[in-house]
Amino acid sequence: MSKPQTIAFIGAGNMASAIIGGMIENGFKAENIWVSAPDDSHLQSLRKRFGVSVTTDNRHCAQQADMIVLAVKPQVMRQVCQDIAPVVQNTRPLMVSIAAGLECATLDNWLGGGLPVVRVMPNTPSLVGKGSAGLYATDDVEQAQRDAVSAIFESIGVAVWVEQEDLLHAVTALSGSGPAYFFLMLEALEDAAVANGLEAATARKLAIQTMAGAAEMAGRGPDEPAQLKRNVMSPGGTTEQAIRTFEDGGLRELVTKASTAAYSRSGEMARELAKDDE
Ligand SMILES: NC(=O)C1=CN([C@@H]2O[C@H](COP(=O)(O)OP(=O)(O)OC[C@H]3O[C@@H](n4cnc5c(N)ncnc54)[C@H](OP(=O)(O)O)[C@@H]3O)[C@@H](O)[C@H]2O)C=CC1
Ligand SMILES: O=C(O)[C@@H]1CCC=N1
Repeated sequence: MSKPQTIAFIGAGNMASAIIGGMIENGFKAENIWVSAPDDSHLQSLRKRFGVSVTTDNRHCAQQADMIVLAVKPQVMRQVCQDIAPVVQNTRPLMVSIAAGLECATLDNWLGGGLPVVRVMPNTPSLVGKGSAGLYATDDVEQAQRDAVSAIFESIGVAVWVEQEDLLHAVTALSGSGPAYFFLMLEALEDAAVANGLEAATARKLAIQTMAGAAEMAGRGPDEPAQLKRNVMSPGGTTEQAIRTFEDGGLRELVTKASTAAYSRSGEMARELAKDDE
């Protein structure tokens, strides 16, 4: 299975739309994609936008596929898995979960046991082909199945396998939640620029391009971020004042605290969901 024949998405929200949109933009065929969710109006808008097949019946959706992407909130995952378990125990597809903090063992148990499971922590920039995903596979997953999942997530950004499931908590705190951190930074920079007299539209345009340009430079290397930062800081100049203000205000500690809060919440969710399984 280097490329699955048919992929079923259960859940049609932000992440499913982002992944499907990215896949289609990158050459995956809409006719090979099925999507299910309770609200038919959400499904119809996905069908119109991407040309995928849709159904409100999760079992019907699951029946179609040799790879099933579970893209519902962790809190409804148990009910969804138990609903499709009779189907997947028969068809034995590769199960791919993108739910935050839900461990493979818990998921497999809800699905009736013995299925190959891949856990992915993607992020919303997948919609524009700039996603970052961390992936973990259980021992039952064959190399060809890993390759098939890599192909999807590499078509919409970068995909990195981790060899210990626990590391997905760290991935969640970095790239899963990360886009929101940068959107917050954009909002703050834009507000500050407006306070300094720029028009909002101008401030947004410059802030976005500054963020994108800085990311591009950091990605290309070879200079470390610290050196790139020093290159902007002319002695006695403006940047020095701003960076000193960030450092004195405890920005690094705050970033560590915020990331640790996301990391801890991911672990806590895993424990809550596993407990729910007892
Ligand atoms: N948002 C993000 O940045 C990220 C999210 N994730 C994970 O992705 C998963 C989905 O999150 P997100 O897309 O943001 O959530 P959304 O709320 O946007 O989407 C959830 C989807 O699940 C559907 N749904 C609800 N109940 C059922 C059901 N019983 N059967 C089938 N579908 C159902 C909803 O249906 P309807 O459309 O009818 O309301 C909706 O389409 C979560 O597990 C989250 O942890 C992972 C990484 C990043
Ligand atoms: O906030 C959340 O729980 C999900 C997981 C990572 C991004 N959004």
